[in-house]
Amino acid sequence: MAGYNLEAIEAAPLKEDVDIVIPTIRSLDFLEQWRPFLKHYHLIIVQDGDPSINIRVPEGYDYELYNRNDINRILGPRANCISYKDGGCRCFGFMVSKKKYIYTIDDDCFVANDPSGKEINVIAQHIKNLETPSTPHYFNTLYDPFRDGTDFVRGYPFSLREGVTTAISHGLWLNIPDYDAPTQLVKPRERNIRYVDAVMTIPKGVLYPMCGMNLAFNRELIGPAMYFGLMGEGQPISRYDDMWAGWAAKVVCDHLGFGVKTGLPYVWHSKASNPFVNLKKEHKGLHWQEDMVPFFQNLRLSKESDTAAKCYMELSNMTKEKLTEVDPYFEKLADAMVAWIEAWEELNPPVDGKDVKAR
Ligand SMILES: O=c1ccn([C@@H]2O[C@H](COP(=O)(O)OP(=O)(O)O[C@H]3OC[C@H](O)[C@H](O)[C@H]3O)[C@@H](O)[C@H]2O)c(=O)[nH]1
Ligand SMILES: [Mn+2]
Repeated sequence: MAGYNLEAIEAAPLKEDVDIVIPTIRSLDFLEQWRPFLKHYHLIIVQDGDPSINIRVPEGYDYELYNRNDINRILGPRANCISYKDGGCRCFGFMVSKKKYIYTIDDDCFVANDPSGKEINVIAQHIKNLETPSTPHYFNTLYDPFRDGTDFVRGYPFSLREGVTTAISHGLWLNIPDYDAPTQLVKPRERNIRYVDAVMTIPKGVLYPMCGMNLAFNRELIGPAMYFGLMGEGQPISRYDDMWAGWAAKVVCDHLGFGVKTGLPYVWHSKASNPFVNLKKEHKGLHWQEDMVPFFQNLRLSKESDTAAKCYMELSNMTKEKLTEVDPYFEKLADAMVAWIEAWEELNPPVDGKDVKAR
């Protein structure tokens, strides 16, 4: 089996094919530490909050920066689909990018070290995750069979060993774990010190809680489904931006025949947000997730939905039909999902009429 060895990877793989999207309402000083790994990449900074505040971008980075005025100018009335005062605003960066791959990272995440003490090149690992197949149809007990030094185990059907194209690579975090507010409140000092040297495919038909902190994806395959919802100021819910995107994108990946991986690489998550503030922001989500998850688990997309955009439009109808009984908010969210796709297609017209179809 063709393996790969991270050592052999250049310091900035596919630098012309990757945009780094950073939502920020704080500061970009964290980029100083990332310079060895990110200096060759183009940054798309989505500045949340007061647009009159000037955010300093460290010297030497190639970037574009969008604040709320820019979002309103570019999207017009559809700008209302982009969250305000929530990290979910980052998805605007996904929309304006023209690259094949997106890597998105929070501004309180730093370079982590592996157990040998070596600094982790998150982009190199995410690119390898995205450029090697996923195995959603049958679980490989030695995890990612495409890594050096491992393979498919005995009993793994050869008919399934080709795998499927990978659309999403979900990285993890050392130090401050991505816990919800209740868990943060009861375990304020818990730190994630466990480095698990594994990359796994999330099986077809299984959902997962996607965290936007250290996340990469193939924009051409799944971009339209990576809408981080309508959260933050003026909305009844916040901090479920990445969860909504993760559930929606997983059902779309399953339907279109793409794979989702989780595990390596790790970042070092440095800031614990205030659990009391978080509880206020996410408390409706704690209730609604008991309805949202079964909604995504039970839905079936039609075969006519053969692109991520078509799947997402169908998902919008299903959201309006099935979740509005949970709360009227979901009708607003369903409309925002339509606005998102319309804006996406306006900014990203399919190349020669083709859109990426199901595999
Ligand atoms: O109003 C806001 C709040 C935050 N941001 C930016 O979003 C990034 C995450 O913010 P933060 O580090 O404060 O949140 P965490 O609790 O650590 O993150 C988790 O929950 C929220 C997100 O879904 C996040 O991805 C999760 O990991 C950071 O870059 C802030 O500057 C914002 O733009 N607007
Ligand atoms: Mn954080």
